[in-house]
Amino acid sequence: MILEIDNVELYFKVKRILNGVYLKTETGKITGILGSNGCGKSCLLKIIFGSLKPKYKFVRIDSKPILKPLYQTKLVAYLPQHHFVPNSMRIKTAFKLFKVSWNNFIADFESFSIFKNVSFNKLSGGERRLIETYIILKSDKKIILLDEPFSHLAPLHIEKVKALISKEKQHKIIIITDHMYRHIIDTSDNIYLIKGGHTKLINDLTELEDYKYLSSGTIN
Ligand SMILES: Nc1ncnc2c1ncn2[C@@H]1O[C@H](COP(=O)(O)OP(=O)(O)OP(=O)(O)O)[C@@H](O)[C@H]1O
Repeated sequence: MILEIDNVELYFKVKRILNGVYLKTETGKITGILGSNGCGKSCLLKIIFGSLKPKYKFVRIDSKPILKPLYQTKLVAYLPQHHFVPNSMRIKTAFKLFKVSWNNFIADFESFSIFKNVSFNKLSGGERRLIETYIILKSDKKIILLDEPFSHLAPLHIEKVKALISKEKQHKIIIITDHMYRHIIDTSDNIYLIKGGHTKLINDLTELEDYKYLSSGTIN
């Protein structure tokens, strides 16, 4: 499956956030989106998901235009930047709802076995983020959108999530954004930088310095 998005124009009142966006990705690839605070990374993910309606956008799957919001096609799962599972929901209910195996989860994250019957508001921010990221990543959707999956996670959990992302990509399209740029660089097959409302495909990592996303000398 090939997913393309272009001709995106997003305004909030008269403030132009995105224009001249082009992004292309396919099954088996992880696409990283980088950019400074407020450049439009989260908005772009919401536009792809379909929950934010810009002035213009053009989404194609395998060259066919998709006119309805992508979330209505059942092809996509989206991890927003903020908690999305209701506080009162029990962990086991969320796994059931997303049709994700609790036993497989515990095999990877043994220390979480105590949480099966606990509700989400009893978890720490990092524990909650890990579970939310896991159920989105392992859901049976072909397109996975991850907004800041590494924030609040401990280093060992970040490494496990990176390994899971790399495993899941074999049969999924994964688009990911995070300020932990080294993890994005490690994990991604393609990287786009959003700058001045445009996406720029990064061919050489030193371009991240040239475009002033990173200070010079960071890459080498
Ligand atoms: N609902 C809204 N109303 C008005 N402006 C908004 C709204 N949502 C986002 N914006 C503005 O759009 C711009 C892009 O926001 P977005 O959340 O996509 O940034 P981001 O690149 O994800 O930033 P960060 O890395 O800080 O999370 C910001 O300037 C933000 O203030």
